[in-house]
Amino acid sequence: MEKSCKSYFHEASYLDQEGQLRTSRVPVVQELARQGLKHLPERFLRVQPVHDHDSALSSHVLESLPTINMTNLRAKDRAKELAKLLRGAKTWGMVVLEGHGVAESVLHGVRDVVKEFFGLSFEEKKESVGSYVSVDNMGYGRNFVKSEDQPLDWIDRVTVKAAPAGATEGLHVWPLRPANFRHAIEEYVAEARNIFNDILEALADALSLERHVFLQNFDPNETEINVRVNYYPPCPRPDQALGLTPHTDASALTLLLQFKAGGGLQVFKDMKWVTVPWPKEALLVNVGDLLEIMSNGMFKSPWHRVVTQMDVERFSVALFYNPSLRIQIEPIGDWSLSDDNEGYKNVVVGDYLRHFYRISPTVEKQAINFAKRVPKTLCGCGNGGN
Ligand SMILES: O=C(O)CCC(=O)C(=O)O
Ligand SMILES: [Fe+2]
Repeated sequence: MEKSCKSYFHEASYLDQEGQLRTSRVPVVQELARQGLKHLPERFLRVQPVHDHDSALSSHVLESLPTINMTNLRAKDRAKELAKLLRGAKTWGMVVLEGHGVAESVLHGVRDVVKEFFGLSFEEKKESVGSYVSVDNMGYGRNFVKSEDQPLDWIDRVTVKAAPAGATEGLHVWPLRPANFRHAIEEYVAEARNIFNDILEALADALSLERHVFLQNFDPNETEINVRVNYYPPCPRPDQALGLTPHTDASALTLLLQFKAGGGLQVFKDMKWVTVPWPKEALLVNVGDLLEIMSNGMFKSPWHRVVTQMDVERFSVALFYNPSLRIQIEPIGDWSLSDDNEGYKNVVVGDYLRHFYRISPTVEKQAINFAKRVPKTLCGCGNGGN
């Protein structure tokens, strides 16, 4: 039976089409799930049934998702690992990461503080996390809300800036409860930074380019690491709602941790939604738009989404690795261009991110067009544009 309970809302701020600041009251999904709903509130309903195009990894997917062993990738003799990494970045935009070396105690710490945080009441959570007072998808609960009539995601989340050091100084935005939340996340972020750097270096090596060609954009004192903790409560109608709407990540690289194996993340591959095969102890790394741009389209930022499950709650932690906002990224040379890849131009990271957040969510991979060169045929000047 559905219990009748108090309603809880997040206040989500956004700029509307005319650039006016608006606030939408977004129901708190965790509280809806606690009430034992049988029917979803209208604002969560998708026009298309969610499972229409779903499929498990099966015959139509021609290539399997590569698994990288980080220990081997860090070893001297790593040609085999580099080849897999390259294939993953080019064809899937992601790889499974085993042998990553992050201590179980560190991962355990992350899982503990996240579960403890979401175990608090809504009021306690609100009190625990301050606000960035801006329209940038940070803080507790907001989630690419841009209008009153878009379908809402079945998710609650906390997003925090973990780097550069001092980025949130004076702002009370790290959850205060549990008391070790920040410490546990920062321990993990320190390990993740090494993984990100090693992968960026390996990707350059895999292309036989100078090893710092990507890494040079990531000054350790200025690099941004944003932490997004995603909580997907059990959903009474997984066929009618999505946990996370299809998107690419704006980042250069994203590192994903899920707390339990089993369903949830899907990637659009070979014209189908495919459930990502993600073994228990593994992490997942995916290419973001900024790295697609840096690689001049050689690496692909995957179009991905999260589906909900009926009696299963799911947690994930996404770490987004970005160069400093003031950096101008320069795509690597023209040699990677082909008929279906007209290439990318130089962009300032902050300009791209502002554009991404302004237009997201979109119904297809679109934000990255901002950084595309004008195709020669459209330019009208005969020599391409930059
Ligand atoms: O929950 C997941 O596995 C994916 C989360 C994700 O795509 C994101 O936070 O951008
Ligand atoms: Fe994502």
